[in-house]
Amino acid sequence: MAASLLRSSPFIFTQQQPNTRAVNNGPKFFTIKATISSDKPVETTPATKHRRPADESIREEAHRRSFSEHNKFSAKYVPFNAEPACTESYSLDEIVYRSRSGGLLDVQHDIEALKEFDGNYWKSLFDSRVGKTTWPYGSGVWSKKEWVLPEIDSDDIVSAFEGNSNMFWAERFGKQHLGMNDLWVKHCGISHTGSFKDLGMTVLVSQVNRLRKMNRPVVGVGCASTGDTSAALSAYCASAGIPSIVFLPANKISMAQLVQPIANGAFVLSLDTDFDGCMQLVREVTAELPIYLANSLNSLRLEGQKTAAIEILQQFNWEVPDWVIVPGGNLGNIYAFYKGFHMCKELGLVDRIPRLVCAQSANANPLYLHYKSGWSDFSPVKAKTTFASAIQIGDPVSIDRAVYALKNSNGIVEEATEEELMDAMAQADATGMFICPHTGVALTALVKLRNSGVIRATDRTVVVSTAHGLKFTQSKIDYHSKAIPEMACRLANPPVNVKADFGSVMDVLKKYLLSKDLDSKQVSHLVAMKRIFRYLKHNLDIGFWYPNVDDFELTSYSDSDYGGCKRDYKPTSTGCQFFGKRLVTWKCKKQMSEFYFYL
Ligand SMILES: N[C@@H](CCOP(=O)(O)O)C(=O)O
Repeated sequence: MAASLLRSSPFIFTQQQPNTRAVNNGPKFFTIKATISSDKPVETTPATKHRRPADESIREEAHRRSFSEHNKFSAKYVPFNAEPACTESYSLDEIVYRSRSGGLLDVQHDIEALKEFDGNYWKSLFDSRVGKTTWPYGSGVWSKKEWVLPEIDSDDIVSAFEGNSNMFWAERFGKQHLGMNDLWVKHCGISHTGSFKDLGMTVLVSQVNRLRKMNRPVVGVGCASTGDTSAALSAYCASAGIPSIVFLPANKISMAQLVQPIANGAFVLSLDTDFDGCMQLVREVTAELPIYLANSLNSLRLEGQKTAAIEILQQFNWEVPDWVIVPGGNLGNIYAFYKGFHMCKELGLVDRIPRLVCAQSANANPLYLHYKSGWSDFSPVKAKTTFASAIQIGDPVSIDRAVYALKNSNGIVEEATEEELMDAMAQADATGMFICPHTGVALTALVKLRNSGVIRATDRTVVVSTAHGLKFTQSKIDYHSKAIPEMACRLANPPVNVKADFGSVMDVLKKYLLSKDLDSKQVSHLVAMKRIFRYLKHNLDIGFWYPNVDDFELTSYSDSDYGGCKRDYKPTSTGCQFFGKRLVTWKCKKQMSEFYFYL
């Protein structure tokens, strides 16, 4: 249908080859340029602005274009970190989460095919797609489609144009608290469902969409979650009309996170266990039922999440930061960052990768303990309650991936106590952020590494903020109302109850302003001056009344009466001024100096 519309359209579509290509025999990436054919009348209505036939959606347009795209890139599942001689592999269209030996899988791209294009080609291609609405490249994830899921038809993609997240310069936090001038926060929480999980979920749900179109046995998609994964899964599934089932630990996730899958129509199971218990159950269930597993045990997710690392490089104009700090729970994300950076190095976009830091809550710190033991035998822990609830995980499924990422990036693991992470969150919020507690964990790691001199004042450092602070308001309320047992909450900023009258409000405000680092004279002079103005404003009826007259003559009289005072013979000088016929000022003063003269 689209083709016949195209024939009847007044537009002629031409392919534009990018001039950045390194070789001539690679895939064709082109933009569609619309021109008006000369044998049709030129329309002047806004309809002529369409770059595609008016009744064609951007998805249909992408579908039509993909027929003419010759795609030579591919990817497959292989056992994670396998020996080079290993030949085990699976098509991405297979439903498989584990290798034959029960180990993790990884998505392996045909690097040789990607290498046919040089680093500059990829940089230009990725840069050219940022901030557009072209399906699906307007997404920060799908703008790197060739490196993510190269073989998926754009028509099968389920996307909310996720990614392209803000990375901002944390100027005040950096300068004031750390003496740093190059501190950045990559805010992955400014996203469709408020966390970085959207990056991986668009990939996983798109692949499920494809599998269902291929009539593969996938009735629904399921995950265990501490909140963010379930929110992302349910949103993307709802968008594609795919049933989602989420396994949540009862009373262990925030209200905002719980309401997300509920609102998106997921089948929500609230289970009387912790995340690790939910994870165990969902693995057993997905082995039995035609429910596709959406946790990051499924390596497809990491293909999307790795694009955040590529984006960081892109946002620094392809300069490599010194450090990237990532909070860690189930530990897929630290590997995703490693993989994104590593691919950029391998394909010639950059010449090195940053050092990675994984930050854990001290109440759920199996990776930290493993790191501290010199990577000796790993033991899961029983995760204790933490304000960083999204990373309250004791038996992370991606432990091997995380260790690999840290070892290969000269990485470090740090931990944060409850008090440290909550203070860091409050401190960051007080500099204008509104971060989640997990970002508080990452900032604590930064503070510790900065204090020990490992991270230097001038090191370019990126802290990854994983979720939006608005999902975690209860933790902030508890902190600022000093309602946390055994925590000083030293940066609490509770609201001040004050009587609703002017005097009471003024009193508390004066106290507040004087407590600030302002010059106290400045405050008291300002208050005195304001009081005078207020007096004048409220007493306009007191004083002299001067009617409006035409006579604007100013006349001044003065007189000196030498020794005029009968009692002390002091000279007295007087004077008065008239404005028109009205007296405006007068003066009468005994002169001390002349008094001495007459002695
Ligand atoms: N923090 C996660 C826990 C699950 O991790 P995943 O990497 O398997 O999705 C969440 O938000 O649920």
